[in-house]
Amino acid sequence: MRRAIEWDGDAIVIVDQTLLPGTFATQRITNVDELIDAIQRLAVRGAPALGVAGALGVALVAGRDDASELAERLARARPTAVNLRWGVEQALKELPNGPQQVLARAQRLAKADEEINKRASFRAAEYVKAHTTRRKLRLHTHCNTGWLATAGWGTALGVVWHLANENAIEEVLVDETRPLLQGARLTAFELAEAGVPYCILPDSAAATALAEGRSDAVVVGADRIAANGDVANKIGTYPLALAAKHHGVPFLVVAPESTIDAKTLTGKDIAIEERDAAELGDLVPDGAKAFNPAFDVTPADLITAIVTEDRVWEPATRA
Ligand SMILES: CSC[C@H]1O[C@H](OP(=O)(O)O)[C@H](O)[C@@H]1O
Repeated sequence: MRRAIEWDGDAIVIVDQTLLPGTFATQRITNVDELIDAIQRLAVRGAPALGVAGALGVALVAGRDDASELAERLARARPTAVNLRWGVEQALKELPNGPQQVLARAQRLAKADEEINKRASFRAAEYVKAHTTRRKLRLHTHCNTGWLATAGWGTALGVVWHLANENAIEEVLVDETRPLLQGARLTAFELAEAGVPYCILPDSAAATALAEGRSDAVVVGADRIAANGDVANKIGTYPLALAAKHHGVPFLVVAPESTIDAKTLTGKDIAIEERDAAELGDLVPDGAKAFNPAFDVTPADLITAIVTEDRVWEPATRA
């Protein structure tokens, strides 16, 4: 199985990402409580993959009288990524037409996601080439935005796949992405499998890498993009954008159009998920107070381009 999430007969099957890179294992999910648990444990994660999880989760319960209530609980499982609620709502539209139509809608959404990611990342790869000078590039990534975070291919990491296919990648700089290490565990896993050269760095070394000219461009994903171009993404994205701006390095956000939330006017309106102190590591004293937001907001004026399957949006220069 090479998809983070898919439907199999009467269940959702996910790759349990909490076990990677050491163990590659799948989990069959047959009810909403199991799905919510998997989402909140980040066994299944990544904005586009959460959209598919939301839609397939509705398919699990479509025949029940309490389907709408269960769908609402699912939509609330993680608040920041707009895609989760969007996926639930897309599937709910088919509820009056019966469970088979709900499932068909969810599967169309999953299939479309991979194609959307390929188009968006191709557009972003072309943009990177047009705004850098070296023939073989060093791309800087944060968190995980590959096939593990989507229903296929990937968003920001999809840029790496396109450029690697053109032999245009020298190296990928992989921020470890504390505290859950989606970079060191998942992005490194994907790059190693694909045979793409990479270098892992602590998030705290990212600004120095940019200062030393080690990165030709930064490419990241998004969990919610506000109407003004402010972007919520994995914690650590904002300081990376500040350093990229200071050192004149292009900073690209690659995401499907469904991640743009016109109803959220600015980044200040985006709910940021707070997570437990326990995630900060075993050395943290019991009962320690912690500030552990799962996401931060990068203001639009720090973003060179937001690239989707349909367009290039340069929020720092034009609406
Ligand atoms: C392809 S966008 C993935 C996006 O989701 C990640 O968050 P999480 O690992 O908590 O689901 C991160 O923000 C990525 O940029």
